[in-house]
Amino acid sequence: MIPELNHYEHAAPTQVQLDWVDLPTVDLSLAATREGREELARTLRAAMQEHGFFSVINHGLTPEEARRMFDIADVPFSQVAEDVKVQYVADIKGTGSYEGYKLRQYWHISGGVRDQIEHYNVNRDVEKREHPPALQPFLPEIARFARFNHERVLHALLRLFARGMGLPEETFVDMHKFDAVGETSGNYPREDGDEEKTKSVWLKGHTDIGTVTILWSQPVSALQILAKDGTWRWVRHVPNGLVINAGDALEFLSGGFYKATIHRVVQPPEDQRKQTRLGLFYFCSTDDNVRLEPLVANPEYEKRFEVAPTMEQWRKGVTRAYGRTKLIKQDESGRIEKETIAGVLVRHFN
Ligand SMILES: O=C(O)CCC(=O)C(=O)O
Ligand SMILES: [Fe+2]
Repeated sequence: MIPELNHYEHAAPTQVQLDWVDLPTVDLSLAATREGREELARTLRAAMQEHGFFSVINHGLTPEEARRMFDIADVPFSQVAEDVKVQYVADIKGTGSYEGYKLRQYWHISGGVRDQIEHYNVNRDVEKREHPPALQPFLPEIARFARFNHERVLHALLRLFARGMGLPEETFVDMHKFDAVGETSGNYPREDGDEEKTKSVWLKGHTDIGTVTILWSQPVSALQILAKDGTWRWVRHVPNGLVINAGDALEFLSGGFYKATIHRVVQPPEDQRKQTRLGLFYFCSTDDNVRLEPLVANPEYEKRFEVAPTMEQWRKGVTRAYGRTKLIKQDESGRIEKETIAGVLVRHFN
């Protein structure tokens, strides 16, 4: 018997006028035909060149189905006691993986301030680890949701990414097998909006580790992307939509054709600060054994490594280092900090 699920009520959308970015929209229902895919590949390619982000509508889940997934995403936070949570903490340093809880204050942001973000991460193979008892009844739904994200959204997008750069349609799909070993996983972060210590930047400017990030849009504004003109712009909520960006691994594989865009999370506007912010993500990586060697030569792309790391080396290296290492200031302003991970130059942006 599946127990009754508490409904997670998101905050109302903000009334504050922010410096929004209008992201191009990919209507995924058009991907059913060849002509549709050609058109979408062009849209996606232009969106990636202009913003590095785009939104997706008509992905195939109804608003009710998506809402239920947010309700399930809240279970690890609202239905699990603190003393139980610690039994399911991710061994981030030991394994280089986020699977399990990342509790608050694990990361250093800057100036001695630590993060207020709690995550619960579930591998797409939901049996890989034990889960808190409160979450166990929902594992079949979580597994179905993972497969949906993987095969219906990720694979559809990977075909467009490949087509957009003139590669055979299945090039990236073949590197992202649902049953292969890898850390593509669902991630449920939750943050509190009334925490003063975080001084407005909750998660500083970064690029994502993997190939594609699927963010299930929710109404609390906090996500910003670094625009080409160097300013931070707010990402709009897309009701029952997805917000998509490329990560480092797709940048490496595409030889910089698709850039991993820098983004960050800041304190929400005044009218949304009293409520929590619950996210729902599917972070995608290639299979662990894929070497992140560029598939096409691009002389204009500034290569960040001599020998390309494998997906496993890269994700474990970044995961272990993130928010835990001492960063070296790269420029006078202190805006950019750098470190080397798995032989790759990594920059952080304040
Ligand atoms: O919370 C968000 O909107 C974005 C979080 C993010 O960028 C990340 O977890 O990599
Ligand atoms: Fe991110």
